[in-house]
Amino acid sequence: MCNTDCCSNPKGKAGTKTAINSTNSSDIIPTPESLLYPYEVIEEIADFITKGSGMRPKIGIICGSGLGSLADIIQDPKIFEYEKIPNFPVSTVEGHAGRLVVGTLEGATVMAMQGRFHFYEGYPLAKCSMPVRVMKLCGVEYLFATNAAGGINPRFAVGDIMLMHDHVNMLGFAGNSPLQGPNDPRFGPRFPALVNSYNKDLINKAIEIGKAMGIESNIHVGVYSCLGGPNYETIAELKALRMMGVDAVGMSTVHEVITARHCDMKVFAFSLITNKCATEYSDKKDDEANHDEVMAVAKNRQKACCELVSRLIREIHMASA
Ligand SMILES: O=P(O)(O)O[C@H]1O[C@H](CO)[C@@H](O)[C@H]1O
Ligand code: HPA
Repeated sequence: MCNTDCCSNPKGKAGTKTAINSTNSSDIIPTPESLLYPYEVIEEIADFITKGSGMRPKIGIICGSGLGSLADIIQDPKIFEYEKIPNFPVSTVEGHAGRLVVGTLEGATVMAMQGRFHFYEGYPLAKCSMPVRVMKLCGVEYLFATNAAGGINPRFAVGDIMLMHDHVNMLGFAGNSPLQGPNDPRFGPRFPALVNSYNKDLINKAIEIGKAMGIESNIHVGVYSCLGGPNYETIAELKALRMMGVDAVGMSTVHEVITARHCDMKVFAFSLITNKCATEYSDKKDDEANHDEVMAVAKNRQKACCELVSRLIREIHMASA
């Protein structure tokens, strides 16, 4: 005798067409995060930030591991510790300070997350990328997402910057999405298209800026993939990713980009290559990625990353002035 709900549910017996085709709302199992963060809650958080800062920022920045200095260059900053923002999660990863910084950069109004949320911290994807929706309701039109990543493309060197022009969503392959659960059309459509997710004009402008900075040989355009982490990848996984056309691998960003595109933001994203991933077996200890190295490389390259971001923001601001 089976005691599961499917057999005891009087509305539709398992195995019948009625049960399979049913669209009763009681058949939908909302994910806990879609219940936690309905539109009204996101709106409350956004109100808290816009009223508290007196600003409606136009550009949102997510600082990658060790790249928190992107928020330190913001002028006249109003700082919101995550733990003081109602309904906000807390950062648990080293190199992610856990505060939201609102102010101006190159004349543009910006808000930066100094600390992002990762799936491996135990947060569902919708919670990891919930701040992107907060940004949207604060008035943000452009998302700048940055990350530290391992370079799989053999042409990449440690310290290089890869401008993301596409991604492979490995968590999506496994059936996980920040958009899972009931869709609220006030954010965006049920089935958003993701081709052209990474704004081509911004990529081209960033390439030009790289030239002007004299770092064109350190700038690449490529494909990022996000794995769940927190473990780094095996050689076999890295080989598989390379065969799929992935150039750099990390544990973030993709779900933020999906959420941003769902609510029609323009997206610019880059990976700072903090380590080279081995795609052949060897006994070298050097082949093992570690977070201290990731942080050290990010610290070393923060000046170049800050300059790239500042100059690009200046261009956006000038074009809209
Ligand atoms: O993607 P960000 O947050 O930059 O951090 C990257 O660095 C950490 C691993 O060293 C992981 O969290 C990975 O995703
Ligand atoms: N793999 C996954 N995430 C990372 C890496 C890596 O090699 N480097 C920085 N973040």
